[in-house]
Parts: sequence; C-alpha cells; structure tokens
Amino acid sequence: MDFKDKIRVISDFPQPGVRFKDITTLLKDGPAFRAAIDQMAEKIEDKQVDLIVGPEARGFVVGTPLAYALGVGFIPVRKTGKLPAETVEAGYNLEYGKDRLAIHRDAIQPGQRVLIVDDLLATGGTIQATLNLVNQLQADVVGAAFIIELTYLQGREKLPADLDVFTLVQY
Ligand SMILES: O=P(O)(O)OC[C@H]1O[C@H](OP(=O)(O)OP(=O)(O)O)[C@H](O)[C@@H]1O
Ligand SMILES: Nc1ncnc2[nH]cnc12
Repeated sequence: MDFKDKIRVISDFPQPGVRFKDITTLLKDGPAFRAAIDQMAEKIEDKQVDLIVGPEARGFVVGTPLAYALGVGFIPVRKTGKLPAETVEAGYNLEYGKDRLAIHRDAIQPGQRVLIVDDLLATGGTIQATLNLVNQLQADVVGAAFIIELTYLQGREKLPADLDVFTLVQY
C-alpha cells in the first residue's frame, strides 16, 4: 500500500510556508491504518521491546495501537503540567514553535528496552526531547519509529548516529 495516497498535504498550515502532512485521512481508513501499524510492528518485531514511548498527541495515536499489537506497555510523554505524578522534563524546538515535554519519573526502570514512536519526524526536536527524557530514566533505547519522515528538514541527522530510525513514508 502507498501510504502517501492516504496522507493529505495542506499548504500554509499552521503558518505560511509549512506543508502540513495530515494523517487524519489515513487514520479514518481502517485497512490503511491497520496496514501502517502492522508494517511498523514487522519492522521492529526482532527488537525485543519492553515499552513504547510516544509524545503527545499524535504519538499516542500511533504508539498505542503498536504497543497493543506487540503486547507491550505504552508510556505517554506529555506537554508539561499534564502528568499528575513526579516528572522529569526537557525543552525542544519545532518546525513551528517550541515547547517542553515531561514523562513520569517512575515510568521506565533503568535498562528497560524502549522504542520511541511518533507519527512524523520533522526537525527532530520532539524526538530529541523524548530521547533526553528516556535517557534521564536510563532506558535502553532500541530505536525510533514514525509513519512519516520529512527528509528536507534533516531531523534524522540530529539524532544519535547509532539510533535505528524506521519510517514508512518519506517526503
Ligand atoms: O520533528 P519535529 O520538528 O519535532 O516535529 C514533529 C512533531 O510535530 C508534531 O507534533 P506537534 O508538536 O505539532 O503536536 P501534536 O502531536 O500535539 O499535534 C508531530 O506529531 C511530531 O510530534
Ligand atoms: N509539516 C508537518 N506536518 C505535520 N506535522 C508536523 N510536525 C512538524 N512539522 C509538521
């Protein structure tokens, strides 16, 4: 399946110059959504993942069905001020803004094998911040998986060279 056929591209959203990759058109197509999650699961099935970590909000939409498919737990990374227990935090820049992310301090035990999952890799800021968080918790990061990679923003180059990065669709 060519997932690009299912992803809507909207120019100048949320600000001029950004070509926004809208996955809602993929998500509403049941067979396509399932095929995307199944293909991600196939790519990482030999990684012996203990936990999937996904950043708010679209990382939840992709990360939770993948966790279900693999039979592993899901750890949410949220914008600061949303998680109720003790957290660690990290700041980051986006293609269109900046923010801070948080994870529960007790979400991951040292050495647990973690896969980071999001819908899209753009500048890499979100994933760098997520890596910062899971590294603070001494996780063993086995890779990062995305539906979409915006290669023109070179996010992959900002990630550690030894990090396995999986993407289904590249623009
Ligand atoms: O690689 P980056 O430049 O960091 O960009 C990618 C991030 O941007 C989008 O999330 P956004 O922050 O817009 O939040 P949302 O998922 O809540 O819409 C997207 O879902 C990724 O998480
Ligand atoms: N161009 C883009 N489309 C969708 N989500 C994004 N997050 C960051 N850049 C994006």
